[in-house]
Amino acid sequence: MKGYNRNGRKQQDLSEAFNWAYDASYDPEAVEKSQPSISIWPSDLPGFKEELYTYHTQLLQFARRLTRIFALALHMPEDHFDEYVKHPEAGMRIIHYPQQEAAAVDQNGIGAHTDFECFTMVTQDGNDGLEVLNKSGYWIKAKPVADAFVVNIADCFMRQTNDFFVSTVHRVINKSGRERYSLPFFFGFDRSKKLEAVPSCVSTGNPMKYPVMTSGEYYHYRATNAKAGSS
Ligand SMILES: O=C(O)CCC(=O)C(=O)O
Ligand SMILES: [Fe+2]
Repeated sequence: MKGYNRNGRKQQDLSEAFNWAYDASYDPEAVEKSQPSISIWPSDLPGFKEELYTYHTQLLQFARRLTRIFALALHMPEDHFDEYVKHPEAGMRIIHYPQQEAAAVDQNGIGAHTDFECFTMVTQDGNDGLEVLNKSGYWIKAKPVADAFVVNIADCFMRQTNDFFVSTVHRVINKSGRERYSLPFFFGFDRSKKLEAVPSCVSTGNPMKYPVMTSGEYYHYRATNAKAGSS
């Protein structure tokens, strides 16, 4: 397990997480099953990897369906994003948040941030902690709802939709009095594909606000900034 600090606050962010990546061999719709995965798995936890990929695969298939719904919402053909999600970025984490004693100005479970990819589906346990920033600048609790996910728009989708979809700024502060666990699933486009504007989101009066780059270049840029403590 690995503790980390995303945003260089005064004290370490309290959470610890196990992270893993997309693995084509667990993707029923993979075009190229033999592509290697970058994840590192513990060798002494029988069934751990298989259990987690069982859930990951369900979310992967659901996320592909959601991108079709997003395409329709953008007045594009249903299959507009299909080419982008054949070999998606689909990392996942299990996060553990101890109960926090310090004030939110000094410490968070995870500090305020936006996610890098297109959208994130968060499975939460029954404990409060996740908060989202609304347009008026107030933190709103995203209270756990049984059998439901929180879906947060992330930065690649904001870029590609020219700010029509806006990334959700969010943070976690666990003052629930209990330990909290969550499983975010980060769904993004194929690293080799360009983040070009969705045609329905640009016009002569509303030109593309962002320079075009591939998803891979964008993930690299964000990950480098996060390591430097500026994200
Ligand atoms: O634990 C949560 O509810 C959210 C986690 C999160 O925002 C992240 O890992 O990026
Ligand atoms: Fe997040």
